[in-house]
Amino acid sequence: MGDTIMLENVSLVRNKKPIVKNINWNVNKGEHWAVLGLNGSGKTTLLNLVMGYSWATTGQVSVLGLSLGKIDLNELRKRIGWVSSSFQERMRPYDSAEDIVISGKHASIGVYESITEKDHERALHLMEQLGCIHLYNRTYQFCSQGERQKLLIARALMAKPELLILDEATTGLDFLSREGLMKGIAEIAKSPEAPVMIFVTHHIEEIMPLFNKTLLIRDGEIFSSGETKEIVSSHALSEFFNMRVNIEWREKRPWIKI
Ligand SMILES: Nc1ncnc2c1ncn2[C@@H]1O[C@H](COP(=O)(O)OP(=O)(O)OP(=O)(O)O)[C@@H](O)[C@H]1O
Repeated sequence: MGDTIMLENVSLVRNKKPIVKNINWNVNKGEHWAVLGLNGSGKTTLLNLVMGYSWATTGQVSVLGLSLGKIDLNELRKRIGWVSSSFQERMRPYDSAEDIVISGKHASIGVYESITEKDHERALHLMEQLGCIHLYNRTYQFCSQGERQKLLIARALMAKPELLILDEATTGLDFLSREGLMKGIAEIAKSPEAPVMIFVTHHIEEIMPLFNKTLLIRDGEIFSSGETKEIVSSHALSEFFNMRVNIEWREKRPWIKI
């Protein structure tokens, strides 16, 4: 039984077509998951089920010990941080980087509530961990995509979530920005108050050592899930992609060759 996420025989049907089928997935404290699948495989649908934005047609969903369908979703969502590259446009261009981060405390756009010295300290600490402290006086509109992504992650962490969902967080980043972002995420994972992380990606090489668990999803079904080292192998991924691929582990990260 997963104490952070528990999906039990979950299916979601739209227009008589199953979008995800028979999903059984347990996520526990102390784990960080990479979720890997091709376009249209059901990754976003899976996250929407976890956040309560979509309802399972059949099966049971529990998140952070709460059974969805019986609880106030707003209360649950306060305990979850969600970052998607599509959030970048939701922020106000004239806000400072620091205000963008601080606004995460109340999940607001802009800072309205009174902010304490502790909040400032926390925002700066998070920016430091994510390697973007140098931005603190900069206006959001003058931050690059990679920098904005770091700010949004710091923003999501401001409210001390127990679960952090990073949905294709590296989309649109060049390889250096992407590496910088991944380094920041690894830094966050080291902290004693790190939330459980779910990292959704299309890219094998983004499965950093911190992601000790991996879930492969294909055509709405879990193809396999478990210890990353076992799930991410040449043999398993060749079967997963229906194509012969070779996985090479370098610096504890998998690299794919076709
Ligand atoms: N509300 C809906 N009604 C009908 N079909 C849907 C609905 N939501 C998603 N789908 C379909 O379900 C499949 C899975 O979609 P989903 O967005 O979960 O995939 P994904 O793995 O996140 O894809 P991507 O990597 O491209 O973002 C797709 O074929 C999509 O078109």
